[in-house]
Amino acid sequence: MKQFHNFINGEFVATGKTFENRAPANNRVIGLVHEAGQSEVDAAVAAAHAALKGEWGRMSVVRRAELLHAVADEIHRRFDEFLEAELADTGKPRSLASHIDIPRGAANFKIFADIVKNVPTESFQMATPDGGTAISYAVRSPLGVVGVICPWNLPLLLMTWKVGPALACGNAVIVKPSEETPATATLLGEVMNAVGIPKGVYQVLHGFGPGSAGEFITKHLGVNGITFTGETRTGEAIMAAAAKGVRPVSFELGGKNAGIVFADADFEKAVAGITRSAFENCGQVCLGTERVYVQRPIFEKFVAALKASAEGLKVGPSHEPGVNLGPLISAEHKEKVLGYYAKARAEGATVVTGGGVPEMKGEFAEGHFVLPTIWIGLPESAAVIREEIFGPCCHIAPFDTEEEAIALANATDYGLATTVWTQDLGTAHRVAAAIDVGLCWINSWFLRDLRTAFGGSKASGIGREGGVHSLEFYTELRNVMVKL
Ligand SMILES: NC(=O)c1ccc[n+]([C@@H]2O[C@H](COP(=O)([O-])OP(=O)(O)OC[C@H]3O[C@@H](n4cnc5c(N)ncnc54)[C@H](O)[C@@H]3O)[C@@H](O)[C@H]2O)c1
Ligand SMILES: N/C(=C\C=C\C=O)C(=O)O
Repeated sequence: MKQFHNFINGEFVATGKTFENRAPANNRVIGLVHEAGQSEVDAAVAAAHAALKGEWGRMSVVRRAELLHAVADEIHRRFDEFLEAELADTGKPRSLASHIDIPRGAANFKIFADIVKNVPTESFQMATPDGGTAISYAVRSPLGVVGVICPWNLPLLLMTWKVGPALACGNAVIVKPSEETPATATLLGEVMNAVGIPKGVYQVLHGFGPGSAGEFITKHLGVNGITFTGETRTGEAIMAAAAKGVRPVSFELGGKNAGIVFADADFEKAVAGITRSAFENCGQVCLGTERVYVQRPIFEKFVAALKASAEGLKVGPSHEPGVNLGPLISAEHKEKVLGYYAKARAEGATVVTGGGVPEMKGEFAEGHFVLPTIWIGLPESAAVIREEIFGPCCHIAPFDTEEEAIALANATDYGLATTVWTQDLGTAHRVAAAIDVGLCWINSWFLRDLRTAFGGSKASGIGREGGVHSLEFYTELRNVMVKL
C-alpha cells in the first residue's frame, strides 16, 4: 500500500495517523496518507523561517530562477511518474493530464522564474521644496512564509500556479494538498531535494481543513500570507482565520460561469467550445460553463448539436484509449452532483441527455462515473442555475438581445469566467466590457497566457495572480526616498 508522507525540512515524515486515498475510477483504497497535526505544522513553520534566514534568503534572484528552471526540467524528466500519480489520484483522462495538468505544472515554475528576473521596479525623481532633488526607488522583498491551500481538480497545476511565483519571489511555502489528491505534491518534494532547493523552502503537510492541517496552517501566526484555491465558503473560513495577524490572502474561489452563443457564431466552433467548457475534466473546472445562453434563432439547432456532442463523449477510466470523460473525484462529490440531477428533474427540467449514471462493468461499477447532462426549460431561479455543481452538466436557455444575454450572465453571486461566441467584433468587445467577471474568453475557453491577470470578482475570489500580478501578492514593496 503506497504511503504518502508529509515533507518537512527536506525529510519525508510519517505521523502514524493516516487516512485512505481512494481511486475515483473504482473507489478502491490505493494509499494511506499521513495526516499532519499541530506539531508538524509548528515544525514546518519553524523550518520555513530558518530557510528564509539561511541560504535561500541570501540567494540571488538569478540563482533562484536557475533552480526553478531546474525544478521544471526535473518534472519533465520524471513526467511519467507525475502523470501516473495524477491519474491515480484523479482518474482523469490520460490525454487531459498529459496535455494540461503536468505540462502546466512544470511551466508554472519557468514563467515566474523569467518574470521575476526581468520585471523592473519603479523609481521617481522629484524637486524638493528647498530647491534640491530627491530620488525614490522601490524594492521588492519576499512576503515570508506562504500557506498554499489547494483543491483536488487540477492538483499539480493549481498548486504550482501558486508555488512557482511564491518561490520565484524568494518566499518559503507550506503546501496543504487536498485530502483527495496527495500524490503529486508529495512527489514534488523529491524533485525539490534532487534539484537542490534548500530544505524548508518547499514543504507539504497532508490533512483536511477544520481541526486539521488546513486550519492549523491558516491560523498559525508564523504564516505571513495565505493563497487558497477552493470553494467560496472555505474561502470565508480562511479569511476569518487570516484576519488574526492581518495576513494577506489571495483567493481563487467558486464560479457559476455563463457561456453566451450568438446567432452569428461559428456554429461548429461554438459547439466544440461549449462541449469542452461544460464537460472537460468531468465538469470539475472552476472556469467551466454550467449556464449556456443561446440566441433564439439557433437555440433548437444548438441544443441538438450539444446533445450529440455530449453523447459522443467516451466515459471510462484513465487508461482506456479515447476516454474523454473520467469519474468525479469522490463518492461524496458524486452524491452532490446526482443530488443536483434529481433537483433539476424535480424542478421540471427537460433532460435533453444524461441525468444519471452510465452502466460500467467490473471494478468500474464502483467508480464515481456520471453521465454528461444537459437540461432546458428551467426558470433562472432553479438551483442548478444558481448554485455551483462542479460536474459534467449545463442548462441551456434562449435569449434574444445582447442586453438580455449580459443581464442573464451577470445575474449571479459569482464573477469568475465567461466564454462568448460571436463573429461580430462590436458584440464581442461590448459583451466583454459588460460582464462582471475576472476572465472573459471570446471564441475560446481556458486558453491561457500565464503573463495575464487571473482571478475572479464577487464571490469568485480576491486578487489576481499571473504575470506581474503574482509579484504584487508574493512580495512586499518598499519605497526608499533619497534626498540628494
Ligand atoms: N477559482 C479558481 O481558480 C478555482 C480553481 C479550482 C477549484 N476552484 C473551486 O474549488 C472547489 C473544488 O475544490 P475543493 O472541493 O477541493 O474545495 P474545498 O474548498 O472543499 O477544499 C480546498 C482545500 O481547502 C482545504 N480546506 C477546507 N476547509 C478548510 C479550512 N477551514 N481551513 C483551511 N483549509 C481548508 C481542503 O482540505 C482543500 O485542501 C470548487 O468550488 C471550485 O470552483 C476554484
Ligand atoms: N488557475 C488556473 C486554472 C484554474 C482552473 C480551475 O479549475 C490556471 O490556468 O492558471
